[in-house]
Amino acid sequence: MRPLLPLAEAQARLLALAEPIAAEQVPLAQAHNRWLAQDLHAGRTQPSSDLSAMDGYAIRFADMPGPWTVVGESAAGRAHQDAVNPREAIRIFTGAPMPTGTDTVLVQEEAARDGATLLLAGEGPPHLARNVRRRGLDFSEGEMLLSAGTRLTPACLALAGTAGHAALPVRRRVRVAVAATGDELVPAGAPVGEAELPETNRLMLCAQLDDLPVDILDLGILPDRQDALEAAFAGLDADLLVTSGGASVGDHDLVQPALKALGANMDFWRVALRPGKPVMAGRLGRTLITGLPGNPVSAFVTALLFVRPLVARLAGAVDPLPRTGIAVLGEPIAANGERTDYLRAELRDGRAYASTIQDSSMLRTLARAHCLILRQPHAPAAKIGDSVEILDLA
Ligand SMILES: Nc1nc2c(c(=O)[nH]1)N[C@H]1C(S)=C(S)[C@@H](COP(=O)(O)OP(=O)(O)OC[C@H]3O[C@@H](n4cnc5c(N)ncnc54)[C@H](O)[C@@H]3O)O[C@H]1N2
Ligand code: MOO
Repeated sequence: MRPLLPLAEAQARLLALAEPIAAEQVPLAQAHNRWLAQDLHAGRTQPSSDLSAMDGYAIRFADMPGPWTVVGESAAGRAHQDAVNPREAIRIFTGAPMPTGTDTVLVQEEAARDGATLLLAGEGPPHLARNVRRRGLDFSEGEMLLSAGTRLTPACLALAGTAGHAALPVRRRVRVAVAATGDELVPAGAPVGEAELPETNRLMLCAQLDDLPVDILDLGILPDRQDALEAAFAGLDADLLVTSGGASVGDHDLVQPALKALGANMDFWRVALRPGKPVMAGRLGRTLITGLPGNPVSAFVTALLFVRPLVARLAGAVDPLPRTGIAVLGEPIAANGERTDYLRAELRDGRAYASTIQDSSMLRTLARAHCLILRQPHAPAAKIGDSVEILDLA
């Protein structure tokens, strides 16, 4: 058998298989969590005029320390139209346009009113343009605001809307076909016989993809029969097929033979990774394939390391691999072997504890884990207080 492929190489090879899918314009409210397909430029200047940043009085700084005569009001959406003369002031509110002739805002906490007369009742503004947001403070029309490949967070949507956009160019949603394989599997929630097991990998995978722009095509639970697998995988209308189970070397591991019989090009199979070694990737026509191992924790980890990044890349992400963080060990961990290892760990008082059995069938330890500790191949033993790389599961 070929040596196991290093994890980073497998991820790079998988991402290299992905070609960007077509772009479309979607309304702002539908663009959340998608990736910009083109650079975004400002369609307007923000603010479009000088605005007050505080509630108070618009004055001329040159008239300090007053007094002034209050001759009008400027509120957000209701600007004072006339030019203001020296020693005159305008009552002004946050977000309101600065009237012509004024340049500074005296906050109301430092002002006193006697009818139309305004007096300084504190230190007053220390410099010209105090409490004024200048036209173009945030951005000017035509400026580049977000680059292609940016994930559209809630703040990005607000920025795009403020910049005058009603819709954004994103990649169309990724069509993901999902199949579980295994004669022992019954739908989760159905009665479970002696030799049977509730099927939960599809459920878990779909939840893992929930924040990504996917449309799921559910192929259901497929039996360990090559003809049935071929029938399910033939003529798929999907960007990506994700299978779980039947990925290893046993007589009933038929996913790869079925795909090959249909003419799929398999790019890699078996990665130096624990859990998740038998993960495979390839292409069948225009459909990319990731075959995940059946063990639930292996399926979870390979979905995190392969499926999510691939979907993100198809959806236009520039940098789709999961970001790691740092944690301090609360207990020692042993030296690692030749595979990149992901250890389920709990975080308590800012320290990471991986003191659990790391068998890849065990969902309880996965459900309780706050993070996965990442151990590079041949990493030496680590002691309490050492820093380790983690993948946050929050
Ligand atoms: N001789 C060898 N045997 C195994 C090797 C190996 O290198 N040589 N690799 C082991 C590793 S590592 C893994 S991981 C597993 C993966 O095997 P498969 O992908 O073929 O997985 P299955 O046999 O189909 O299932 C494994 C296990 O997980 C349960 N399962 C499967 N699908 C689901 C599902 N959708 N929901 C819940 N549980 C599921 C299944 O019942 C099995 O218990 O192979 C090792 N063997
Ligand atoms: O690598 Mo398998 O995924 O140990 O369980």
